[in-house]
Amino acid sequence: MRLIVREDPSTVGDYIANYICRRINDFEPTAEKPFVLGLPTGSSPIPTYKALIKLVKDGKLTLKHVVTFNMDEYVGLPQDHSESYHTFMFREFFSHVDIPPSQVNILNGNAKDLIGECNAYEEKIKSYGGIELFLGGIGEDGHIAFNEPGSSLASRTRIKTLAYDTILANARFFNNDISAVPRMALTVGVATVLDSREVVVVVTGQRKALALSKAIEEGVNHLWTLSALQLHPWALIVVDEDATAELHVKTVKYFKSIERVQDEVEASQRELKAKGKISESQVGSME
Ligand SMILES: O=P(O)(O)OC[C@H]1O[C@](O)(CO)[C@@H](O)[C@@H]1O
Repeated sequence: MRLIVREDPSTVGDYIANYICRRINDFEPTAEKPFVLGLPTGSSPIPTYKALIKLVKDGKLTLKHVVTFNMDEYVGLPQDHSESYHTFMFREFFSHVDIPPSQVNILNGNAKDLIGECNAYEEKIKSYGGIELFLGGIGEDGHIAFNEPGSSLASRTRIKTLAYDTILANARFFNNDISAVPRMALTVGVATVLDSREVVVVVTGQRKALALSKAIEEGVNHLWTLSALQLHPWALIVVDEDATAELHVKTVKYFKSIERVQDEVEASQRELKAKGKISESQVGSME
């Protein structure tokens, strides 16, 4: 696992957007071989979406051959409700980039057969050969997607009852009216996320600091489902300074030193590549 620390949410967003941009461009997606990207909602990924939109507008990135799968959706909230994750994703991202809407996948929380909807979602992900990169967000209780405390770390896409903490946290999107927050959601499972070839998680703000420390400084634990990332071979968590508030100083120093060393290695790899001694795929191929 790598932990990258940036100053604030905006520089975190820039870092992740550039990272995703590089991954997609290196992948060279085509209609036959699209790049499959998992995406979250919430306020944390908004700076990343803004930076990705700019990269597309500046001609540095195209999403024409990208297929997306969102992490979750509320159950029973009309799709055109201002706080549905369908509305959020088109408002904050999809409407501003060149992805064909037919390549966007979001769980239908109003499906007649919710279990069938979840199973079909897993099958669709499989039909694309799995997810290349899953970008995730977390809740204050350390949940990834809507995998609330106590979720099985082997879970797949399913119906989930939201924890009271999450209902309280999300009430801010429903005029602080707790009774308006849906009680259930459809969500990809922890195992669905872990199956992706790469996972990138955005964690910003002091209110996520405890969850971050539980997830990376303690053992794998179903009460802090983000901690399952410790089992993933290619995981990256990008955080701002505020989110590090509960980490040990030596943890932060350690990960910062890893980044420094990696930068040095990458710089020398780029030099070797410029001299034709190694290929592009060998540049930056380090955990
Ligand atoms: O980034 P925010 O606004 O704290 O929201 C995070 C929330 O969004 C989600 O990503 C919802 O999918 C959850 O993981 C979490 O509840």
